[in-house]
Amino acid sequence: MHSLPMQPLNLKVDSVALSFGDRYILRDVYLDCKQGEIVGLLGRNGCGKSCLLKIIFGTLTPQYKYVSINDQYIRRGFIDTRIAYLPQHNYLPRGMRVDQLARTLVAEKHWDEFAASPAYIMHGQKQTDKLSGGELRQLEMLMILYSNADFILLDEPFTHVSPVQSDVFKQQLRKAAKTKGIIVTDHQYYNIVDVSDRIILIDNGYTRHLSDPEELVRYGYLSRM
Ligand SMILES: Nc1ncnc2c1ncn2[C@@H]1O[C@H](COP(=O)(O)OP(=O)(O)OP(=O)(O)O)[C@@H](O)[C@H]1O
Repeated sequence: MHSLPMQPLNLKVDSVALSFGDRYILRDVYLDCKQGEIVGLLGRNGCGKSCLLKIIFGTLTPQYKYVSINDQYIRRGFIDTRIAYLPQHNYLPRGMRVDQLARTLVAEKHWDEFAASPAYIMHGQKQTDKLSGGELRQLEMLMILYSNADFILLDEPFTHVSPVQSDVFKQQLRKAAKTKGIIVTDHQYYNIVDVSDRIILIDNGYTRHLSDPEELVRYGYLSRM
């Protein structure tokens, strides 16, 4: 991948408020992510992690949000493919060949690197419904990482993935973060703590910007480290 520009782009997400009916999910959420860093997002089941990623991407409209890149307001992140998003559940259509899908998702400038990845070499000629959950997840994540977007949102990329494969994932994430900003969430908190430069916890609708992973215990996300 290419090198980071002199002035890294900065994605800012501010004042997010989301409720469904009279139930508040997110009350006052603030986070930012610069090109070149990985921000880990943690929180209990149902605290609003997936909703927040969809709001940043632009497919979920909350009561209020302010999303910008270098202080330029972004109404919907998916427009102009500035932001790419790996949803929690598999997104590649069934019954199509991996290489055909990859040609539409992977940026031309990243193609050679993507095509050299062991997962693509092994499975590129196969149909998506002939792959295991973990094989599919890895290819889905690589296609998002090697897209044109400057910012990447990943919702549970480690699900279905074995420990050794997760280590490969983390190397791929770090490599992609040389040119992109990445926000990643997963319940495998140890992988998130390991791969991230910073951790943000969603707690009762608010974002807690942690200075030390030990604070996950203080906020009751973990019973112990
Ligand atoms: N369209 C919707 N209508 C009503 N409630 C919703 C809707 N979408 C999500 N919710 C609720 O909002 C809350 C936050 O959902 P979200 O999927 O963001 O949680 P999460 O933190 O990603 O959870 P998990 O870790 O279990 O995946 C949940 O309680 C969910 O039931």
